[in-house]
Amino acid sequence: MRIAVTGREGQIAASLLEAAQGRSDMEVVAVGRPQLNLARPETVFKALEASRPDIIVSAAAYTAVDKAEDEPDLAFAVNAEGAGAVAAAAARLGVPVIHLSTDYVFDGTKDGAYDETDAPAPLGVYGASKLAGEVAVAAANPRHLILRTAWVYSPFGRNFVKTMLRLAGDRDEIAVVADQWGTPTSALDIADAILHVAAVLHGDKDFVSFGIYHLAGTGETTWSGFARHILEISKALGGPHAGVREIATRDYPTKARRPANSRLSTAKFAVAFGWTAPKWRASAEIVVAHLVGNSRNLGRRSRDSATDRLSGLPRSGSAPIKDSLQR
Ligand SMILES: NC(=O)C1=CN([C@@H]2O[C@H](COP(=O)(O)OP(=O)(O)OC[C@H]3O[C@@H](n4cnc5c(N)ncnc54)[C@H](OP(=O)(O)O)[C@@H]3O)[C@@H](O)[C@H]2O)C=CC1
Ligand SMILES: Cc1cn([C@H]2C[C@H](O)[C@@H](COP(=O)(O)OP(=O)(O)O[C@H]3O[C@@H](C)C(=O)[C@@H](O)[C@H]3O)O2)c(=O)[nH]c1=O
Repeated sequence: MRIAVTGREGQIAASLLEAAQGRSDMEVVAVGRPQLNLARPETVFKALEASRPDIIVSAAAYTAVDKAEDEPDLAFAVNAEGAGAVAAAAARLGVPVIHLSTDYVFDGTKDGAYDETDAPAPLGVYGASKLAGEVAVAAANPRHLILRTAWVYSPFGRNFVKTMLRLAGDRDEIAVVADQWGTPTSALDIADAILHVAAVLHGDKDFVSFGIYHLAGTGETTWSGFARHILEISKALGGPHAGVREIATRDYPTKARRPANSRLSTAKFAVAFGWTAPKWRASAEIVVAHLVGNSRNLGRRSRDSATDRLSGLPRSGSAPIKDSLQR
């Protein structure tokens, strides 16, 4: 089976490429700029057709949450029209599309984890553009899975884990908001889940359970709880360390508002596909262990191949740190 994923250097695309390494039953082809530019929908079909996919994973997106407030037209062009063009291309090629969306479609006012029946009400441009993308994808291709995920981190691209490790190299204490709750999710786990789902779709031509699903790490925390865990693991491994000072959202002003609660219930996904993510703490250990071993690369995008960057890295399944380092 051949899977085409949009976005070449993105966290999920890079993690999918890595996850498919060594699998004889799956080939992942990453399709990125300049051939595929979501801001120019006319590029999309040709770029995807060339990879002759059995399934398309729509992972490329405009993900700069604060910057989106200043560039709403571009954010909507990429995340709504661009996403719709990817789903339409999949429909034209006769294949299903697996589209990634976000917890930021919710406003955070729910008392509890969000499930797929909860009404979205985004607080910012990024969330609104991703919600518009969900609508465009569903309209363009009935054979769609929209996977809403959250707080994604990995050895690749830019993410909160890398930011915390970089800041810990410069200061003794990092102030981090303690009143926003969510579910950190490793892109390595998302890649495993996507390959699992792709196999289900490919093996069952009569699959009918298309629609929206929540897919996130198991458990919950705040951004400050996440930061503390990252830095404790790093310290235990001899990497950068700093204290974490809990602050309120009002003490960390940002251009875009973020939900105070964007915890995602993953029960629907677990029942439909028989797959549950590892606990977020265990998955974070794997990624931090890898990054601390490569701390010279923190904060910039490495151009190495995904395989090189992950060689020796234990896969999801939550090996304890000591075991991780011994492998
Ligand atoms: N990161 C997170 O915390 C979360 C992400 N998501 C969703 O998951 C998906 C993947 O996220 P993630 O892997 O973290 O994203 P990244 O920010 O790591 O990567 C985004 C990718 O999109 C590409 N891209 C951006 N604009 C365009 C464009 N106009 N045309 C073509 N490609 C473009 C980028 O390409 P280039 O390298 O050329 O810039 C990059 O490869 C996205 O849909 C995102 O909304 C959902 C929840 C949380
Ligand atoms: C860097 C930093 C952030 N924060 C706060 C700001 C914010 O409320 C929270 C997270 O900050 P970031 O800007 O790194 O993360 P953010 O860009 O909000 O992350 C989001 O990205 C998009 C793509 C998604 O889809 C979401 O699921 C989510 O992962 O932590 C601190 O309190 N202290 C700090 O030093």
